[in-house]
Amino acid sequence: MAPDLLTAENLQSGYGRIPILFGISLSIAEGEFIGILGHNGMGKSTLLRTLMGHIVPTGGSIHLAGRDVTRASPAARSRAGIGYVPQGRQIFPALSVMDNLRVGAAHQSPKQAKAIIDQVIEDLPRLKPILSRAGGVLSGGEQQILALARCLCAHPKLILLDEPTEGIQPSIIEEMKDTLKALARSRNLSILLVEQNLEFISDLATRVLVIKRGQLSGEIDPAKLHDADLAGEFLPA
Ligand SMILES: Nc1ncnc2c1ncn2[C@@H]1O[C@H](COP(=O)(O)OP(=O)(O)OP(=O)(O)O)[C@@H](O)[C@H]1O
Repeated sequence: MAPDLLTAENLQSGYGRIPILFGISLSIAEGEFIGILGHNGMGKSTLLRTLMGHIVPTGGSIHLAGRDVTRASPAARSRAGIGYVPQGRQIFPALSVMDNLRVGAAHQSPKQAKAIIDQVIEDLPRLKPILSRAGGVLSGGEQQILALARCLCAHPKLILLDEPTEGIQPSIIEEMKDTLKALARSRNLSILLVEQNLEFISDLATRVLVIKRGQLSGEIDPAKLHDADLAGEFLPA
């Protein structure tokens, strides 16, 4: 069994005085692909934002490869190996695809950055013909691939992926599934995927955790998500 890469213990966080996460404990092993399911507003994005450091936890702890990063800034977590692809992608619309990638690789030396970007473009060949195009004119699917690529440019060990299929056409969803599988294998990435597309999560994740009102309420066999009755429980209301 691979060692744990990230461990969260009794994690609590929220917005201002409003608590949203009420004590989440989970661990992700090296190379493990975990899915998080839950209805709208249950705290899935808040969990990812807290793990990335965009929200400071009010309680609990986060360790990455044994190192306490509970209070570390997002930039420090990125350097330590956590990558984040937020919901809605948030690429830089006025920058070219290439410049978006350069921003992702900003904390590498110029030589390292070039090598990393070249490798990312090789792994995500759809980007090759559009490198000089502005991020803002890309299709939703292309933007999602760019957001993933930009995250890879920081050379993460763990990727936090928030609803990557939202608003994306089916052919690109299939492509993204294959790309994520291949990347996870070739780079031994750990991935924490928040998703409402049950087929997507079922095909990728080896473990699926359910979040309910800011707490993990159980675990579900990914294969069972193809079962319409069981799956119906987790579809958006
Ligand atoms: N910036 C914010 N300020 C205040 N409350 C927020 C903020 N962002 C989210 N919330 C609230 O926190 C709760 C959890 O939201 P979160 O986005 O984590 O849910 P989610 O499970 O990811 O849902 P969705 O699938 O709709 O994205 C919701 O009640 C939401 O209204």
